[in-house]
Amino acid sequence: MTDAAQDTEYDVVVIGAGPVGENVADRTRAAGLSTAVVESELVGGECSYWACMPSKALLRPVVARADARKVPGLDGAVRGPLDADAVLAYRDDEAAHWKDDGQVAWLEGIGADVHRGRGRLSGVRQVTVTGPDGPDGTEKRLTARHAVAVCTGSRAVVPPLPGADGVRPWTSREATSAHQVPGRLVVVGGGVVGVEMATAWQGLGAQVTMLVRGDRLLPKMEPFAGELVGEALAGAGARVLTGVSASSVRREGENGPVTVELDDGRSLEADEILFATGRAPRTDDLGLDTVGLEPGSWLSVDDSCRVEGSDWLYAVGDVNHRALLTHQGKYQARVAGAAIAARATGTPPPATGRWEAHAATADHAAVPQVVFTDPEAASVGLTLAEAEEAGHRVRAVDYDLASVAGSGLYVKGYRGHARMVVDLDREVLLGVTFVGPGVGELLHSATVAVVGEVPLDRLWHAVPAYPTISEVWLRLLETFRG
Ligand SMILES: Cc1cc2nc3c(=O)[nH]c(=O)nc-3n(C[C@H](O)[C@H](O)[C@H](O)COP(=O)(O)OP(=O)(O)OC[C@H]3O[C@@H](n4cnc5c(N)ncnc54)[C@H](O)[C@@H]3O)c2cc1C
Ligand SMILES: NC(=O)c1ccc[n+]([C@@H]2O[C@H](COP(=O)([O-])OP(=O)(O)OC[C@H]3O[C@@H](n4cnc5c(N)ncnc54)[C@H](O)[C@@H]3O)[C@@H](O)[C@H]2O)c1
Repeated sequence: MTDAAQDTEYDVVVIGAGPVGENVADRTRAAGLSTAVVESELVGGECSYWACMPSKALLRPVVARADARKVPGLDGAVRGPLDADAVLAYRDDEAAHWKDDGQVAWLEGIGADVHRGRGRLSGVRQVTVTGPDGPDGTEKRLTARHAVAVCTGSRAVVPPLPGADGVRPWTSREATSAHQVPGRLVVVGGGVVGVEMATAWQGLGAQVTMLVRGDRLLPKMEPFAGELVGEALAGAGARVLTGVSASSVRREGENGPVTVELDDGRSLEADEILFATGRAPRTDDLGLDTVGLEPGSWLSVDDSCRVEGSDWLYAVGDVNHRALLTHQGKYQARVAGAAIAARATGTPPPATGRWEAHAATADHAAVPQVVFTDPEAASVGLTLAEAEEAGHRVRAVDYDLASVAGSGLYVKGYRGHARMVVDLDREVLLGVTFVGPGVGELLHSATVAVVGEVPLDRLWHAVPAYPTISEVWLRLLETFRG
């Protein structure tokens, strides 16, 4: 088909129209560069249809109900079960019913050309697009005058467990798009997807059992995050088994129950099994071999998101494995799009030093994340363990969030904890973690303090309003000063 291929030249070709690809295109178009965007599924990517948006729509009613049950006078009104059908319908709305017309219109509105089909690198600055009709469909060859940005994201990993292929397991896609609440759900993995989806489906009426191979939930966060989230999951009726692994799985017939054998000799029965066991890059069928790179690998980049050793290939978002989060990928996209434009036009000159316009410095120093569970867990920067491992001279300052006036007013019997990790040599913050109801919206204050490297002596003058949960800042600073 390539003989009949249509050839088109652009300044920039973006492969993958998830949130990250869309934002690269936005920046290159804003700089006046002609831009093509290639998408093989839905414009908007994983985040819009099978990740952030549908998962948060499932969680919001569950977490709001958990909070409301702790508000005197309101608790009696929210004793009953959630209306699962209404929650699933709300989720469908938030996932735009898996239709991308709105996002296609947005991309066209900024002047980018959208090419439907699978994009593959076919040499230096060359991308071949196989049309949506399948591998034998039409092919187009796109040439990029300046840059190709790979923004193809990541997919869920299902571990090579005996029987796993035959049980039609859920991954994050099914866990965010299912149209029925399973009676019993086993969740394998205690990371972010595991705890969020366990919280959502337990809240919607499933009996959830989590299988966690390590000794705690949320192992990448401060230890108290996993402890408090695990305690609330157990309080909601979920079973959290730590220090266990599934050793094999099988399903009875087409639609019968799933049996999970554990490595400690026990076995469990469930209606569905979710593997929330991490991500792999979507680079296996991307033509990386045509440009000397390893198919199936994460793409290593410099701080401008340019692939190491290349002067034209960029990898932005999940696919570069720097921080698998939408907001961080979109930040990288703003940086990379501006860097592509600066290198193409020479104006302004590329600036890739720490915290400069064309360097995604925050990826190393200040990645914020909110886990939308009951309670929420929110963190930015380094944990105490990470700071110590990096060789900083640090002190962890802890405060019980239940002792803040605003917390007690937020919900009765508030349970939560805050920690700031102080760099003792410079007296600035390296990291902050809050766990508790309603703390997600507190996180940006911490991000500003960490990115701004605000001296603690100056932070002392940032007075939190009374009586808000933000008063924890004052308590943490008082604790530090003794
Ligand atoms: C269940 C779940 C919940 C999450 N919740 C949050 C959250 O609350 N907050 C948050 O910040 N992050 C969250 N994340 C992470 C977030 O979804 C990702 O970090 C984000 O989607 C990455 O964006 P991306 O554009 O790099 O990749 P993606 O969103 O994966 O988009 C990549 C796009 O590239 C397309 N593509 C792939 N290969 C090709 C090809 N060869 N040719 C053409 N197109 C191609 C894909 O079809 C897709 O549209 C969540 C993830 C999961 C799994
Ligand atoms: N609210 C949010 O910001 C949000 C929500 C969901 C996902 N995400 C992002 O999506 C990415 C993927 O999330 P995830 O939870 O899939 O990955 P993860 O890496 O956070 O957690 C995966 C967990 O599965 C465990 N695991 C791996 N293989 C296993 C096996 N064979 N058996 C048992 N356990 C196993 C790991 O030890 C790990 O704890 C994360 O980087 C996360 O940041 C973000």
